[in-house]
Amino acid sequence: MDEVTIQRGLSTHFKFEEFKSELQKNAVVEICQRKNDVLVSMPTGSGKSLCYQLPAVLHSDKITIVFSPLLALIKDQIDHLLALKIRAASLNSKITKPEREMIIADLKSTSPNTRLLYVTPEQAATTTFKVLYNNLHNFNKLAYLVVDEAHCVSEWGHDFRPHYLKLGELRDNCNVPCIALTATASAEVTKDIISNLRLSKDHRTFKTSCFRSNLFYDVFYPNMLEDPYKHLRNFIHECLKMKEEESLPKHKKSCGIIYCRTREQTEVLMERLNKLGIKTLCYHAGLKTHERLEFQDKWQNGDVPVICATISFGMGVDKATVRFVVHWGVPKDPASYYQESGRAGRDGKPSKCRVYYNRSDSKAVEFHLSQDLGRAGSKESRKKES
Ligand SMILES: Nc1ncnc2c1ncn2[C@@H]1O[C@H](COP(=O)(O)OP(=O)(O)OP(=O)(O)O)[C@@H](O)[C@H]1O
Repeated sequence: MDEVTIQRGLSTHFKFEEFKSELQKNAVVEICQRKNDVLVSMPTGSGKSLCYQLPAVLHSDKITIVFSPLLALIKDQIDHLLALKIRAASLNSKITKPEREMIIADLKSTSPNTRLLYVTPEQAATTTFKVLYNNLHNFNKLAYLVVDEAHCVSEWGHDFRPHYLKLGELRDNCNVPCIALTATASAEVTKDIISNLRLSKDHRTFKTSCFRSNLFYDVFYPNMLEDPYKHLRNFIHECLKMKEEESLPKHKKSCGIIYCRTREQTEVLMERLNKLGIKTLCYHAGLKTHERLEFQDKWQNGDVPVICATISFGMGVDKATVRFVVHWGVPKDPASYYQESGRAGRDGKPSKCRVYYNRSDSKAVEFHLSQDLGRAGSKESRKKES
C-alpha cells in the first residue's frame, strides 16, 4: 500500500491532515504492508490507536480483532469510531441478544461491514469467540490481531491479567500479523510481550521514550502545609487560569482530575473544593451507573471542571485539555502513576502533575513494594523450576 493512499485515508476517515509524529507515520506505513508483526511502544496520548485503526480501515475487505482490557475502554473506542462512521463492534455481556446476533451474522457474511471487532481477553477465551475466530481465519478474513495495553501479558507489568497469556495460543498456526501496543514497557515486559504473544523473530518495533516534555511534575507534603485544601485550590486556580471569584475557567474545556485512594476521600474532597468555590464532582465504583455517566458527561462537556476520582476513572478517558492531574495520596506504583498522570496535556500544551504525599502513605508504598517483590520472587523461582 503506497503512502499517498495512507495519507488520503488519514484525512478521509480520521479527519487529520497530518500524522502526530514521524514515528506514528512510520508505524502506520509498516503495519499497512501486513508483512510483519509489530510492537508499538509510545507514550500515553501519543496516538497509538491510530497506528492500527487506520490500517484496519484501509484493508476494507478484512476484519481487525482488537483485544482490549476493559469494557469502558472498548466503549470509548467504539463510540469514537462510530462517530467517524467507521464500523466497529464489540461482543460482550452488556449487549442485547439481537445486537449480538446482528454482529455475528455480519461477521459470518461473505463481505462483512465490520472493520474492527473489540473483545476482552476473557471473552476471547469463550467457545463462541473461538468458533468465530477460526471461521474468520479459515476464510482469510482477518487483517490484524491487535493487543492493546500489551504490558498486561507480563507478570512484570503493573496490570498483569492472566487471560492475556492465552492470547498467544490464538497465534498458533495463524498467519495474521499481530500488532502489540503499550505505553509502559520495561525491558522485562518487552521480552514477555514478544515471547507470550509469539511475535515473529523479524517483528518490527516502533518505540520512543516515555518522556512527555509538556508535563511538569512536583510533590508537596500536606503535613507541612498550613491548609492543604487551600493549597490545592490555589493550584487549581493557577492551572485553569481562574481568578478567585470565578467558578469556571475562561476556556470551558480546561479541566483537571484529582485521584484519591478511597471512595470516601473523593466525596470529602469534592465537598471541600465546592465550599472553596471550585465546581467539583466525584467518580467512583460506589455510584449508581446513571450517576457515573452523568458526572463523567458533565466533566467531559466542561460544565464542571474538576473531578475527584478513584483510579477506576481514567482508562479510556481521552480529553485533550486536562491541564492538571493531582494524586491526593501516593499512587500505587511508578507505572500506574505514569499512566494516570499521562491523562494530562494530551493536546501537547504545558500541564501539571502533582502528588500530595503524606508520611502515612509510606506504609502503603512499603506494602505495594513488598507485594511486587513477592511476585518477582515467585516468578524467578518458577523460572528456575521450569
Ligand atoms: N495524527 C493525529 N493528529 C492529531 N491528533 C491525533 C492524531 N492521531 C491521534 N490523535 C489524537 O491523539 C489523542 C491520543 O490518542 P490515543 O488515545 O490513541 O493515545 P494513546 O497513545 O493510545 O494513549 P494512552 O496510552 O494514554 O491510551 C486522541 O485524541 C487522538 O484523536
